[in-house]
Amino acid sequence: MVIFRKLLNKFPSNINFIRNKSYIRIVEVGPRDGLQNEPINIPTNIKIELINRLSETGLKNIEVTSFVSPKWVPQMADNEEVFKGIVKKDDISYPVLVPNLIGLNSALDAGVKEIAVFLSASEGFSKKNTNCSIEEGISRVKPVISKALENKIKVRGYVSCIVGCPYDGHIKPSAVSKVVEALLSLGCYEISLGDTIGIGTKITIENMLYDLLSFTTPDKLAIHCHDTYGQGLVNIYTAIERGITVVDASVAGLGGCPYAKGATGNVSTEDLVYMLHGLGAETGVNLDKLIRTGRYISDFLGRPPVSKVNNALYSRLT
Ligand SMILES: CC(C)(COP(=O)([O-])OP(=O)([O-])OC[C@H]1O[C@@H](n2cnc3c(N)ncnc32)[C@H](O)[C@@H]1OP(=O)([O-])[O-])[C@@H](O)C(=O)NCCC(=O)NCCSC(=O)C[C@@](C)(O)CC(=O)[O-]
Repeated sequence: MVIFRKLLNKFPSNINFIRNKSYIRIVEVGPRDGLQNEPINIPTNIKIELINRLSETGLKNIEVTSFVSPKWVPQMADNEEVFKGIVKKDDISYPVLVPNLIGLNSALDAGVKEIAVFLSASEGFSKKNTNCSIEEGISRVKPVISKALENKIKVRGYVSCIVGCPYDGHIKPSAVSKVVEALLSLGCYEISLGDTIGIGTKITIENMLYDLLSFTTPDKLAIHCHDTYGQGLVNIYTAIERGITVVDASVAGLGGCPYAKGATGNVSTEDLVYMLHGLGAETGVNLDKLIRTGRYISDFLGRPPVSKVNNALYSRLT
């Protein structure tokens, strides 16, 4: 508690920023992070319909699929069909996840305009998720980022396991900083900080951000919280207090990572939008349309949305 107060004192809050009707940009990751772990094969037309519906909600960034090895993540094997099949709006970015040059070349052929590369702050997860060490991962994404930038493709970076890893346990802020610094220096325009197993708390997120914000600025960062321990919204709020204005979320709380056993989905986009609007922030998102979209995919999956807001408000819409 004492450490917490000390940290808060030296680390001023940015919460007035939200109250002044500021814009928080939401990156919807449901079609990729959300669906990649589903055990049943989801037909391509359902994925396309989900993305098309998300495009009508006011979201400006929708991560649609990943160009990873289908041997590793079979659910994303229809990446090209999904990307080519969706109705693209000019004012929406539709990034895809790319692990290596094979993935980048396929993404370029499909006409992708933005990619996301991904690394981990923990050795254990790096090995399980991408079959390489952190250093090897940095070397692997280096030519991917430079080739993408040469082709005028925007590159976002992810760092997984920002506070804890299912294999290595607690992760030091300095380990996160090292990978964030590497990705920024290679040319990523923004780094999404992934609490992959949702284990973070206000204090561990504060500590990690304190380290990061000693060498970078909040406009280079986004927060990506899985909600496994029910701490997602608190952790997002903490990041916003520290000036971060980009938040990842997953409609209906879909998801989990195939290489992080026990990890559940991201904070649901519906819960996030409800919190942000309640704080007076602007997101540009129509909550009713989002709730209906969350229902659409949940009905297909045959289970209720993992979203308190969706479950509370849906019956009032029908
Ligand atoms: C990185 C690799 C490829 C290394 O996997 P590897 O087995 O070491 O790679 P490889 O180069 O030996 O390739 C193996 C086979 O896959 C093929 N291959 C290789 N690459 C591709 C590609 N891009 N597209 C299509 N095929 C590909 C390649 O051609 C070869 O085929 P074969 O010769 O055996 O027939 C693999 O580990 C992989 O794909 N990992 C991705 C795992 C993944 O997608 N995890 C989930 C996303 S990360 C996440 O969810 C976290 C995040 C981002 O949301 C943030 C957070 O919450 O923390």
